[in-house]
Amino acid sequence: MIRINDLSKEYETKKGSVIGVDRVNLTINEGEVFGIVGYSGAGKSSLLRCINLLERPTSGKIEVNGLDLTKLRGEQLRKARLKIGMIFQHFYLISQKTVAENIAFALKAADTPKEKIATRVLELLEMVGLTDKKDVYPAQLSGGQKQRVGIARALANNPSVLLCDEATSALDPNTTLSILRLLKKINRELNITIVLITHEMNVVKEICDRMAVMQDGRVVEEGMVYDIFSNPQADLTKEFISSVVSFEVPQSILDQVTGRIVKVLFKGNVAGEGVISDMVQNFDVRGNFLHGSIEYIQEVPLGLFLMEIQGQPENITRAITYMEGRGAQVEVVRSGH
Ligand SMILES: Nc1ncnc2c1ncn2[C@@H]1O[C@H](COP(=O)(O)OP(=O)(O)OP(=O)(O)O)[C@@H](O)[C@H]1O
Repeated sequence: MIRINDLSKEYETKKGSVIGVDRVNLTINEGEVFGIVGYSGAGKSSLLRCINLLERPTSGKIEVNGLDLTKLRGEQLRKARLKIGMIFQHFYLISQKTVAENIAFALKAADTPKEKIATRVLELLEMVGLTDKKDVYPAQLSGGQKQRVGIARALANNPSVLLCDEATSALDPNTTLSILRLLKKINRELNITIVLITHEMNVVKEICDRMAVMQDGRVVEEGMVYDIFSNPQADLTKEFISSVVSFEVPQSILDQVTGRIVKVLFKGNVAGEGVISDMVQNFDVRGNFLHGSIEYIQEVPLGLFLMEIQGQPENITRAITYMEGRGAQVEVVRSGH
């Protein structure tokens, strides 16, 4: 478990002090995948780097598995850090060393007995699917393969936590997906807690259990990914969500619509289209879809529909009540004219 208590990080610059992280409190549970999102400059990297003390916080506390890292120095801190792996957007592999040597480097740094290094390197290569690239140099690898080496190196010393700093931002969408699946597999099979920072909501949607949204060094919203996607509170969160789930309908279309416009949300396994067609049949109203999508957030469906309902006002009201009774969340966007 990671406990971040009232953590602040200020940078001293020639122009005065700059706040990177501003009094953040977060608890990240053991075995979960936690995403931190925010625009550039929001403080994500600063916060992530404070978790393994790559940056020393100006104030506050970081506890990893019950150990207050801010109290540690020297050898004790070095040892504690070995249990926190990290991967980076630009991989940071040593170009003069082969794939196997890059991974062995992390094992040597942890004083692993020489005779154990070769076996462990092979184990790690197998885990990340790169057994055949053992003796190749980083320059001969694709971006996705380089990140796999980065992951193997980060896992070398059996960490309990893996920090991912924009780990897929330099990769194309297919490679991103394969790396995210690998991270999820590692999380499940090795029970490693993963904290990742990203500006892409698709990354969060794909693998995170919980998330936090940062702005100006602060956490503005935090919760289960599914809850946040289905009911974002902060304006910034709504903006981020709209990159995945959007209700933008051209004004020209809205101008032609005269009925009541409603946003209908179905969570989980409620079959949205079925409820809507039952409603149309039962209440003498007509439904006209303006927008609709079903997103899968960690395999749980979230159905979102924007629709116009036409009919007698009392029938429309009864129809909406009916949909709510069947588990939908309905919001009237425009009452109609
Ligand atoms: N070493 C540093 N010296 C001075 N200011 C810094 C330093 N590192 C970060 N900052 C400042 O701290 C604030 C937060 O930056 P940070 O890099 O943590 O944000 P971020 O959300 O990770 O953004 P990005 O995605 O662009 O890295 C910014 O105002 C930034 O300019």
